[in-house]
Amino acid sequence: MTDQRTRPADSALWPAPTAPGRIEATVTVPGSKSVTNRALVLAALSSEPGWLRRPLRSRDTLLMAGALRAMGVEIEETVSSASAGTPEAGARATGEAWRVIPAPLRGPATVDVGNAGTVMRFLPPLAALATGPVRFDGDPRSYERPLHGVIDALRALGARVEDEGRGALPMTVHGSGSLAGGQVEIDASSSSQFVSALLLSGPGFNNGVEVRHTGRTLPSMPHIRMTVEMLRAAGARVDAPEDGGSANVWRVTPGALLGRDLTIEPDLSNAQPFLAAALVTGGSVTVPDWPEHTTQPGDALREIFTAMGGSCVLDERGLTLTGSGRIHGIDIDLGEVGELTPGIAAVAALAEGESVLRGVGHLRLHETDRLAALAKEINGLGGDVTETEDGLRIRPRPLRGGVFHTYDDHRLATAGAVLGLAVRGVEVENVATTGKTLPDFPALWTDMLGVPAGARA
Ligand SMILES: O=C(O)C1=C[C@@H](OP(=O)(O)O)[C@@H](O)[C@H](O)C1
Ligand SMILES: C=C(OP(=O)(O)O)C(=O)O
Repeated sequence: MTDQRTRPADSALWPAPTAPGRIEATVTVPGSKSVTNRALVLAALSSEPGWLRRPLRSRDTLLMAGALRAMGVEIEETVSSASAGTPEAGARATGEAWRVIPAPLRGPATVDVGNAGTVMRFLPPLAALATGPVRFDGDPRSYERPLHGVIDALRALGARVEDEGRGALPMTVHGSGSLAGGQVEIDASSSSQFVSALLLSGPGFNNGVEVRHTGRTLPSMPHIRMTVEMLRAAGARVDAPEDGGSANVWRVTPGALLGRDLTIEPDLSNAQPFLAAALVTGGSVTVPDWPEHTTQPGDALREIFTAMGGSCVLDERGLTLTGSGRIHGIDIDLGEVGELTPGIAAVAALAEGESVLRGVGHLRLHETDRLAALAKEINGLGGDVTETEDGLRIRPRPLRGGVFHTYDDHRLATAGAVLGLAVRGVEVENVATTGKTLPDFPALWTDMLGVPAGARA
């Protein structure tokens, strides 16, 4: 099932602009997808209304909001008078705020997850607390993305889930208004979101939840830390391994959550293509409101892009990345920050030396098979990229123009735009797919480049 109103349908070719020279720009990046969607879930579980200020308004977050509304939660959207009615109103409205008014969760309801990992994984545990059936469906790709960790865990914790033996979408959670909860073992090596999903609804389970990860590897640890920090900020008691507990075990105590007034940080992973533009052109890009402390994996870009030849300053203006005109190859394990891989691969393809990106085998089950897609598309422009068991080996070659296919993957589209800065004639297919997390991408990109409105693609 796909809601055509939220599904980007445009598969036209977008001529990626080449950089006119060194890029000097300040780019205000919209709110974090991961923070916005966690904040929505926690606000829905709270015992009192709360506010999200500067939320991300994108396909993934609108799907989350729509799903919560379908289960009875009220979400009022307000835009401050300073930005309402201006061309900037919408995704770029700095005055936007959502008021979330929790209510007893109820079915029957239908949830369109699109291709949002956060929606397909974070909401089934919440649905187990609703009264009535909640049906989950989404884009064809969502059927292929791992969900077994959530489904099996919910059953072990006392929920009834009907999935016709698939261990995947589509499926129905038959909520009975409460869930026993307790201890559960899962293998979250294919997605950290299994752990986050169970922890986020844990305060609402009768016995809370204790999650033990039994797999060999666990990707995206910063995202699990984000879950723990946001739960605690909402008043939950959480024991996590980094506080001296057992490795790979998290415990959430049952209890009421507070309504918060939360300003959402900019999405640091979505800042990546803009910072990459500074690196690739030897210019300088500032992203305002870069948090001093954050659990977002995108914060690692400071270190990664420094190792690749840039330099970073974090001050009252935000984060400024300045390129040196040289791009170094890198050998790095990206397991903690997997969602940065497509953007790093694009920069690596333009570097002076070889790169090896490791620890990201689970990206084969992201929006698309990102390892296969990156290898195929960069090679399609004349590159030399090979897939390894858990990543990519990238040997820079002189690249030529051509179509960069994106496979409904927002981060493939932004990676194509980064390549286009340095390679004439790159055409990004379906750039509208960036709407998953950054609907304004083409406008932000051309603004950054200083391309006059009339000359835009
Ligand atoms: O919890 C989150 O908000 C996310 C966790 C990560 O998922 P995986 O652990 O499945 O890679 C990340 O890639 C995704 O973009 C967002
Ligand atoms: C993997 C990603 O998304 P999702 O939340 O759908 O897993 C991503 O944004 O890179």
